[in-house]
Amino acid sequence: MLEIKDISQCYGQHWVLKEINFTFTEGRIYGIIGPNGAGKSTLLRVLTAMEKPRAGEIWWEKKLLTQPIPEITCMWQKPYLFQTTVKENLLYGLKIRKWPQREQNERLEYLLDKFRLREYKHKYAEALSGGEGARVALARAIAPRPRLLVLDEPAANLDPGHTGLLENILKEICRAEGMAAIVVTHDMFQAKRLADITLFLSEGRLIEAGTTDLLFTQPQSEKTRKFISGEI
Ligand SMILES: Nc1ncnc2c1ncn2[C@@H]1O[C@H](COP(=O)(O)OP(=O)(O)OP(=O)(O)O)[C@@H](O)[C@H]1O
Repeated sequence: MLEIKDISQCYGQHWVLKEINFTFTEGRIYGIIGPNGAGKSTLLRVLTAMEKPRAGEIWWEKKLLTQPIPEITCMWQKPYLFQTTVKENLLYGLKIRKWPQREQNERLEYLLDKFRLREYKHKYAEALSGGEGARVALARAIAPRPRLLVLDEPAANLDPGHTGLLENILKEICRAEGMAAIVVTHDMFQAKRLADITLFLSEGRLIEAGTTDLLFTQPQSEKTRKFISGEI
């Protein structure tokens, strides 16, 4: 579905991504782990075409990806919400994609229930707590049924209960709607709970990628082993 070929990125003299190759396929959840500054967020910006890489190519279903596309939606580390109500935030992506009114309403009702947001429906985004805002941002990203959802530390503002809610919804929607998800996380337990495949990035390189169980139990690289055991 999404293929990244020999991607490198450089800021000034600093190479933050180095010759990364990987193919993401439909319906799967991918976890990206790695130390601070490894290049995880940069990789997300590049693979969604928010940022042009210095070298390499991104392919989306046999087409070169040069700008963001509606099939891919994102939730960034500091989620941005429109300064309007929760309802309007959730409907925004459906309106610009010209969904029929009845389907917009059905999707809105589904999301309000799923994300336990019904009581906030008419509340303004600026009046929400960090965790409520994160739920709205995630619901808004999922609303238009993207083919691929990209999440940078989605649980950073969530308590354990809402983190579990988010993980369950993600798994359920990936299964039910065939959506793929790429999740950057610092929480190794979350990577284990969520991801089918985990990628380990360090100093801009993709050190290792594999099924989550195997990567955590039998890492191929010493760097991965040290990182997941908390030694670096
Ligand atoms: N716009 C930018 N201009 C210059 N340097 C940048 C820019 N964005 C990121 N960097 C640098 O690129 C490197 C990788 O940053 P990035 O945010 O991708 O890492 P990360 O793995 O997501 O880190 P963290 O886990 O701390 O969020 C860092 O050294 C960072 O300082």
